[in-house]
Amino acid sequence: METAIEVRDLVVKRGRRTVLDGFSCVIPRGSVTGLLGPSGSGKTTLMRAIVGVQVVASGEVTVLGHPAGSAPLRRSIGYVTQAPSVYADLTVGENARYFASLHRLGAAEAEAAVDAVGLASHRDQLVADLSGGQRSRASLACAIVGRPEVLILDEPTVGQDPVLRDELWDHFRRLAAEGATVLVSSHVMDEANRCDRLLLIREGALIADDTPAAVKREAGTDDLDQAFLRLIRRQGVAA
Ligand SMILES: Nc1ncnc2c1ncn2[C@@H]1O[C@H](COP(=O)(O)OP(=O)(O)OP(=O)(O)O)[C@@H](O)[C@H]1O
Repeated sequence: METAIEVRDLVVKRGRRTVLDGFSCVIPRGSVTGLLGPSGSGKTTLMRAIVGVQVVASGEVTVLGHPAGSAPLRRSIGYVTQAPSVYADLTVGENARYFASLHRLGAAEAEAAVDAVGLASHRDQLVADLSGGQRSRASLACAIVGRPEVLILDEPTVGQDPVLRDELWDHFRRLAAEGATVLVSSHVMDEANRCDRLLLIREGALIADDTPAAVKREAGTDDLDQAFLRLIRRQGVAA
């Protein structure tokens, strides 16, 4: 297993709170890894540290062999935040073409990215006029257009209907099959089942790092929702 992302003894403080407290994990290349945990457990903070936009107190984050946030990684990482980051006064197609141009790619790649997120029929619509779910997909199109080796997606399927969610997950799986490393945070357990590996965080600490099957086995249930509740409660008792 080749490592794409390594986080070692990471400590992050935000305000007065220690959000991640000695967090370590390894994320394999060419995989889809699900990042799960209660609201406020530190998922976005971990993603920000991996992308290199989070001030860290101590520890190390290495991505594709380089320190997180370093110059060689700028074109290799795609990051989709919870708040869509696209230009509201441009159309979906113009946004995708703009982001494609940053990677020295052309209209064909931009078009393919828009198609991949199911926005082909909205290509010429201004982002300002899109629904919330469509706007997130426009943001996703701009992140995938450069074919990044590492794709960090913060709850990319929120607000999407089940058919679209399914198609987006097919797309994530396809990207991983082609060699990309995809880290996805989610609250939806049927999505967690589609990951190669799961990282479960509670209060800034890692409480599970395994395949969905192994997590279920460890918790003694076939239901991933139940498995997480059990592991979280078990850890809560032990803490
Ligand atoms: N700028 C900030 N200043 C102070 N505390 C912050 C800041 N941003 C986040 N936090 C705190 O850090 C903790 C972790 O936040 P984070 O956004 O990483 O959680 P999360 O697991 O992504 O949550 P959610 O699932 O709700 O998006 C929370 O307690 C949050 O209140």
